[in-house]
Amino acid sequence: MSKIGVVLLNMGGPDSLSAVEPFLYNLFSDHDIIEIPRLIQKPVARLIAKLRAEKTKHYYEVMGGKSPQREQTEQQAKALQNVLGENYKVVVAMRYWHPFTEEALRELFTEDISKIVLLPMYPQYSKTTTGSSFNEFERVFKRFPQVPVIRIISYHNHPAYIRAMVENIKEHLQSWESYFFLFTAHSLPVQVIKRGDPYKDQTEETVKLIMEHFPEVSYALGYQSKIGPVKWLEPFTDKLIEELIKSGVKRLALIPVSFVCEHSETLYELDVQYKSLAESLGVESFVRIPTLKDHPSFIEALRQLVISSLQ
Ligand SMILES: C=CC1=C(C)c2cc3[nH]c(cc4nc(cc5[nH]c(cc1n2)c(C)c5CCC(=O)O)C(CCC(=O)O)=C4C)c(C)c3C=C
Ligand SMILES: [Fe+2]
Ligand SMILES: [Fe+2]
Repeated sequence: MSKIGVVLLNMGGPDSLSAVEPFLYNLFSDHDIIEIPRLIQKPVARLIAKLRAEKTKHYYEVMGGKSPQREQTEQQAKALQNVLGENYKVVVAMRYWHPFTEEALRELFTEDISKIVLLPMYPQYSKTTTGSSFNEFERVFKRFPQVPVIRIISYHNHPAYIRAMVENIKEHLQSWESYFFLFTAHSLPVQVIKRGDPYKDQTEETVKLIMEHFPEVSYALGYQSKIGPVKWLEPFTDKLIEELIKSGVKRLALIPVSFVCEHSETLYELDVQYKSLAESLGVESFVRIPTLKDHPSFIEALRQLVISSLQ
């Protein structure tokens, strides 16, 4: 009997320190994430990857030598496979490191597949993340049997996703009423937003919907992980941490909002850099809420997204 293929799309991360530079090369070669004139994109990518590799390697050294993203995305795939059952086949396709889209599709087509659902591990749509993964899928898919493809574009306001975020916060924060909630999302060059990317609006909507469940709590949204010289979305999360603590906030909960598993941006920037910043400024309690990973309520949200995309 034929099956429905579900492809989880994510960024991917280096699986060893020697993979850092080629991973960065793949990332900077992507015109959807960084618009370098096409003719020179690859040589420039090689150069920036070389220049950045040492700094990035340091993040991964601190995290034990590799990104946990593959393992955690594969756990999400396994959990989703369990709840969807045997009429489905769930695989993982990463944009910049293994398993690449080609590997994912090869695995998928070891079975009789009648339809494919693309499910980004990015709740908020950006052309730099989901858009880039869709484009890569298109290029690679040409070489495979042409079955219908359904794209789940975003789920930033899906009630089951919001419920999972709310439950996850409550599970990791005792007496949440006494905390200031600081949401942190990946930043993006302002130019990308000006050209119509919905990422900022969708991120703000996610935060607003979560906060409807915490009516008494004060909160803010910051952006992290800017790189390079151009202007990126602000306020920056580290500046907000500084301002909040200096203005008297004593208990701070840091909540990653654009990531659904752990990686360098959460494990290094949040847990090492921002935590030590908050502590040096005298914070009383600093709690970083873990990402959703294979939280049963998040897997239920993914299940609902797949089922409703087929109706
Ligand atoms: C070059 C510009 C970049 C844009 C634009 C960008 C957007 C963007 N990224 C994520 C999520 C992740 N990015 C990660 C790593 C990472 N991203 C960039 C560059 C851009 N990202 C670089 C150079 C790197 C490598 C690390 C570094 O050198 O800083 C990761 C971590 C991967 C892992 O460790 O597994 C994630 C996750 C989002 C959500 C986003 C736009 C919305
Ligand atoms: Fe990034
Ligand atoms: Fe980043």
